[in-house]
Amino acid sequence: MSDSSSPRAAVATRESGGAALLRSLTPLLTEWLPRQRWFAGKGRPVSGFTLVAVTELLPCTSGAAPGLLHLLVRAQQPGGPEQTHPVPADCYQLLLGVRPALPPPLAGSLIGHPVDGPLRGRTVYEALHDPRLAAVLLERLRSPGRLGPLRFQRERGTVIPTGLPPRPLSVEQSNSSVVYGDRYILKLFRRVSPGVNPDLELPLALARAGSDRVPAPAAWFEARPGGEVGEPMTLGVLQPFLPGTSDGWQLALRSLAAHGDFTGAAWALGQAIAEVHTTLAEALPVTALRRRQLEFIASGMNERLEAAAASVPALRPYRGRLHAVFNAVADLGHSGRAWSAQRIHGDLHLGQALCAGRTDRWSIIDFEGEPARPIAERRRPQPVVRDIAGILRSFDYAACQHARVSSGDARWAREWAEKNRDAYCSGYADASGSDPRDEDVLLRAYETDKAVYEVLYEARHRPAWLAIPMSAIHRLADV
Ligand SMILES: Nc1ncnc2c1ncn2[C@@H]1O[C@H](COP(=O)(O)OP(=O)(O)O)[C@@H](O)[C@H]1O
Ligand SMILES: O=P(O)(O)O[C@H]1O[C@H](CO)[C@@H](O[C@H]2O[C@H](CO)[C@@H](O)[C@H](O)[C@H]2O)[C@H](O)[C@H]1O
Repeated sequence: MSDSSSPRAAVATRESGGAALLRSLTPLLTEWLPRQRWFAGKGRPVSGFTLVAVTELLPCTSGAAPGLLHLLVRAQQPGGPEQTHPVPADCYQLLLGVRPALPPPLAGSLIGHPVDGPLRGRTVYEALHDPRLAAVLLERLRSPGRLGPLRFQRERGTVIPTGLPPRPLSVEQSNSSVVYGDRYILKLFRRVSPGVNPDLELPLALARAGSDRVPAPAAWFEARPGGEVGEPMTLGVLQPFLPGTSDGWQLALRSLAAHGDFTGAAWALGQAIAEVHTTLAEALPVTALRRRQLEFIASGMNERLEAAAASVPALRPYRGRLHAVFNAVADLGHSGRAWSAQRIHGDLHLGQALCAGRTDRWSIIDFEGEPARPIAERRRPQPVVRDIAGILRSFDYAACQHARVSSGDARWAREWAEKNRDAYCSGYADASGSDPRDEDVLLRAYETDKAVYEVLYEARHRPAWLAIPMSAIHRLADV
């Protein structure tokens, strides 16, 4: 692909064209965006948009051939946190197809019909559902180069075949993914911000260090809407697709339903996570956590608890005891010992571990961290115990979920969780040389912090599941 600074079509490149385009799309997007699973600003209406960048990946002519627009837009949502803290509105990546009319298989992908502006009379739709348009993205990624504010890069030595048929992934996601011929998967980040996304940075660092625990990024693209100044926004990462895999969550539920033994898999998962941590510590900076940093961690946990309790009344009776669990982390600072922090996964749960057939060989995905947190925060070194706690919570989740649907099995499911939590920690200790159970204060605090996060997550997204993290809160608060 050549460096393209010459205008391709009026829609995308002229300042006035961009403004008119956005004006005409605004009524459509205002209605469509909040309905998307990946829209992060749920519960607050969208009042309008500002344009960050628009790029024509395929020209939107008046002919029958589909056009492809890449948009970065900020969604204005009055009444949000920006009222008290002046933070910029969330920026979203949109890929819009443009055709005269939609063929029947694309009917469900309709966004709408602009009534004025450069696309007047045309049909605008979700481009990722259109194989012809999804194929364009793979072609761009195959050959590095620039197009307007977009920059496409390919990992050195990687050859990506052409013509792999695309299919959008249909699982519920925080982002959107397209699978190409079961060979590659392209993850497109939806809410984007300046700074390298850890879901590119960490798998790339691991793969370059020789780790085979992650699908190695083959190509990626980013935007520099402000030109060469400022940090790039990572927009998408292409990685090898691991065919025929199941994730740890599905496998854990299957094991529970079959009254099976999962301890071998849990042990191997502990080993896999330890290996990932060891490689990350070798490849990226490790810092010391002293008194001030431990206090900072504790105050972050306390603040998240207060914010969650403000939204979820069920948490309020536990506040005092949970604050005590977090304050114990600050107290560690008086011991004179230093703990260490390094880059970690940051949002680890059983759904982020994949294996094909053999449950002793795990691959780890989705290093994005908690998508709701700012990128700079997600890129900070943290104690590895945070990742350990994430998986421990997941074993508890699987057992509780199983007990919900097979109520006679509650006791057995609890024992299943205990055995697997232990096996997982033993596997981690075996591979890393340090047993996470020895860090009981930090481990309990991170498990509690995660349970608080889950309470908020379930209250917002799956109220029927709220009892699962609430039972952990009850246990961890030691009531
Ligand atoms: N390399 C891969 N190979 C096979 N399946 C994958 C791969 N990466 C992701 N997936 C599938 O896609 C789903 C969503 O990926 P993930 O990175 O977790 O996206 P999100 O952050 O949007 O939730 C995963 O749960 C998994 O089923
Ligand atoms: O989709 P993400 O990977 O960003 O994670 C979010 O959704 C997860 C649910 O899909 C949620 O995980 C919680 O539920 C899981 C079972 O569905 C369980 O295994 C996890 O332990 C539990 O935290 C995750 O918290 C949320 O960030």
